[in-house]
Amino acid sequence: MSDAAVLGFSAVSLVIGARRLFDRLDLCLGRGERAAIIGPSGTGKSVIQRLAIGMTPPLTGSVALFGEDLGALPAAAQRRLRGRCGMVFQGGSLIGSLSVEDNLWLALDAAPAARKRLRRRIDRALFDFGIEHAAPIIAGNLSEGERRRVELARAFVRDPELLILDEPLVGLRADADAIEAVLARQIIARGRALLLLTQDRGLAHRLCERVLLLENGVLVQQDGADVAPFASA
Ligand SMILES: Nc1ncnc2c1ncn2[C@@H]1O[C@H](COP(=O)(O)OP(=O)(O)OP(=O)(O)O)[C@@H](O)[C@H]1O
Repeated sequence: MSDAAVLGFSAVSLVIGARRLFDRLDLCLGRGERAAIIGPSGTGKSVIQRLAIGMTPPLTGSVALFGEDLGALPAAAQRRLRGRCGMVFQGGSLIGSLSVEDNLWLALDAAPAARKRLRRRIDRALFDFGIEHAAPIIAGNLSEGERRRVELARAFVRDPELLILDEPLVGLRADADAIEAVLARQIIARGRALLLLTQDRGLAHRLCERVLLLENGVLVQQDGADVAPFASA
């Protein structure tokens, strides 16, 4: 992996149950680069997100985040590197019993003395995704679309260098175009790196410079003009 890479998979293999999900997978994402991994349901896109942040270790091969081999790091150091990433998980990961604001405070992991200074970041992130009114709402009571906006706001609240977004627009329906525009502003215009995991080829081509198809456990570079739906989807 080059020194400037924010994320690198090197010959990553993984077996889940009886199935070999990946076989010697290589992936390198440089600082400020945007790549999408597309593929039909069940091909392993969400598992790639978990590998990228050390939540699932590879069977063989290695994953480096910000140049550091995750497999060689203790849990606390892995957490510190994860803190430099903004993430949206497909199934959602807000704590339903906490308010929206408290969910964002958790993501900031701020010392009490820093709270006054960081308060603006929370307001700003919620504002960017058009959800500023939701700060006091208990996350478990949000609508599906509101929850997705809050998850996106949380992904950006730490000013991340790398975004790893799994189906970020699912659940947004009519608001998807507006939120996509916010993502473009927050990621492309700000020069942040992005790993996008999605079945949505159109979104992948609009947001990313590189689109890779995950097929039979390997990544295949896609032609930029190809926006046809998956034959098997
Ligand atoms: N913890 C697990 N235990 C058993 N099987 C798992 C586990 N995690 C993932 N899988 C399996 O690995 C495969 C890939 O799952 P994954 O969620 O990564 O697919 P995906 O490409 O993200 O699909 P989708 O587009 O539908 O979200 C699936 O067959 C899934 O059932």
